Amino acid sequence: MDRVVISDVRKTFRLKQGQFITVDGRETDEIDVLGGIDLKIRPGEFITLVGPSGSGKSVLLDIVGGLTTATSGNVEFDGTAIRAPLADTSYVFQQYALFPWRTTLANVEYALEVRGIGRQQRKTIARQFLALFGLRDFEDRYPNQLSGGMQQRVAIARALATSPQLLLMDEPFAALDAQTREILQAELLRIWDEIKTTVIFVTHALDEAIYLADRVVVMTARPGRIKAVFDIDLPRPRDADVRASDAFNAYRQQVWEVLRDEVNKAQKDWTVSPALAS
Ligand SMILES: Nc1ncnc2c1ncn2[C@@H]1O[C@H](COP(=O)(O)OP(=O)(O)OP(=O)(O)O)[C@@H](O)[C@H]1O
Repeated sequence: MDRVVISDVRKTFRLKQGQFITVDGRETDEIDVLGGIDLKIRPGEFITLVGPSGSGKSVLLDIVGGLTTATSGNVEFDGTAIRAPLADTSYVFQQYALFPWRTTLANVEYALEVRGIGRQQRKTIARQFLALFGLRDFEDRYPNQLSGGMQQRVAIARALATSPQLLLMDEPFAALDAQTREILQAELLRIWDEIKTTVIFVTHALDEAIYLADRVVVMTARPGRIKAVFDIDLPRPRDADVRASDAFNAYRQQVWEVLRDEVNKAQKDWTVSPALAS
């Protein structure tokens, strides 16, 4: 059975009363962000989602995460419609979103705490996940005593500590420098190879998308639809050298070929600040 089934998902935002924008020469107070998304994701699959800015990648992730609802269409998790955040789903954002007043250990424990797991057990689990990310010696540090890469490791450790069936990652490495980013990609793959949870990972970086994925999903310019899906048939486990292979370069070229037109179209589109919308 598929883990996630997305069926004809559409999303339209309505602007606040009295506010309009001009799209294709026509005044409107509605913005179509997702124009009908269909996608089936198998348990343990690693999906990366690429598309031009404004194509609705984050909105789609929010719908799958139950943080917002679709205007029409359905998303099912193990056969049940998603209408609110599920305990089986974890989220990692671009900004590390750690609690500054909690230590590294207490940050990872938090996700277990809200699920009612007892003190001793949550400490044990939190320590296991910190160890996986090489953070064993940093459990008493506060977020502002850690580098960006380490903070994001803590955020991922926290997301994984609850053993989620679905991990949603919205440009989690975008704020990191290139070297740290590559190291974290490799770490994420190493850990995912062990736990094989289902992942949907949004990124703008094609190399990252190809390196991580079982399938790369390319979205169109707004209103976002799925333009193409690429099966990435590179052997696993993947080490960093795979990026230099001919097969990898061929994928990069194929994906960019499809994405380029959409990025060009998106340049001509407008964007509207969410603050304007009701
Ligand atoms: N709450 C909201 N109200 C109105 N419009 C919104 C809201 N949230 C997002 N949008 C608009 O929906 C569109 C898609 O946003 P989204 O953040 O999903 O795009 P994206 O593909 O993730 O873009 P990027 O790659 O730049 O992060 C954008 O035009 C955005 O301004």
